[in-house]
Amino acid sequence: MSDGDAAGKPPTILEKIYVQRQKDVEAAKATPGTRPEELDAYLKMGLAPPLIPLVPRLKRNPSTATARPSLSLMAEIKRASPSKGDIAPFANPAQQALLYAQAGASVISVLTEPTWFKGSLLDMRLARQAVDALPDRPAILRKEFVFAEYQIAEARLWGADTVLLIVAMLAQEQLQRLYAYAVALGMEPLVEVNNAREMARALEVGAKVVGVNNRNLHDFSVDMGTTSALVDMVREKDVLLCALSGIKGPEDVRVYKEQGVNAVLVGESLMRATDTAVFIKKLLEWPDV
Ligand SMILES: O=C(O)c1ccccc1NCC(=O)[C@H](O)[C@H](O)COP(=O)(O)O
Repeated sequence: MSDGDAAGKPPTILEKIYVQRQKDVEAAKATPGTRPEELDAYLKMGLAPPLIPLVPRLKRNPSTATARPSLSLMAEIKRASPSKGDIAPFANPAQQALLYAQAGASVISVLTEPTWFKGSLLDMRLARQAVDALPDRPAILRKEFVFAEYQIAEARLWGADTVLLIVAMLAQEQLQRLYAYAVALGMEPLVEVNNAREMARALEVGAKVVGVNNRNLHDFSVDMGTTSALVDMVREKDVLLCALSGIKGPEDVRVYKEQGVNAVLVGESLMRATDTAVFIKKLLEWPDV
């Protein structure tokens, strides 16, 4: 990925984040204690905490025991964003994770990018610790702008069960390599796409969990039809389809349920909800948990 166009086009937000994250990763790699060979050694010593497999966990939600069709929730911890600025800058990730888990979330997504999202690996670690002892705990997703194996090793050591891979940020060879590395560490990635071409690339690497981002990362506009337009590409396939971004109410979710979407990823609406558990139950139209 470049940091903008040579012809003078301003860099997109994704390009800006990528450039900053490259600097951050270089600094972490050069820091004694977190050099790549040290992370490798910790992984080889078996120091990463136990993980749970994403696919079966994502298939379970409070409605799956009933006969009603349902979809699962990936609940996001999001302090701030490039499009909205501050959302909940002083949120407590451990308390938030516990609320999400008790309300029936299958996955807790934690933004770990510090500059635009005000997140951190500590947020993710605390979210994991808060739910660790629960029966059938949610899977923990490292929501990050991943371009290097190093970030995946970090994710695993800090307690993630899965990582995000954004197709638009990666060349196909890079996507294939990072996907294989995550799987080798036991983590099935969430592969994010925004159009049919990117969906074809995700399917080519063998992604089993694909998220369609309804948010255009160039102008931040949200089109809820982005996910609906790609449903047919996975209909007969062994792929779980997730709708990402812009989900605000039960009417959004109902449409996706009818179309056969398997999960929704929700950030801002959950972070702003006054009663998170009530909001989730209404959003997903789940029975009592
Ligand atoms: O949220 C943004 O403004 C954003 C901008 C640029 C890159 C990524 C961005 N968000 C990351 C996400 O994927 C969302 O946090 C996630 O899908 C939840 O979206 P929402 O429910 O609309 O908060």
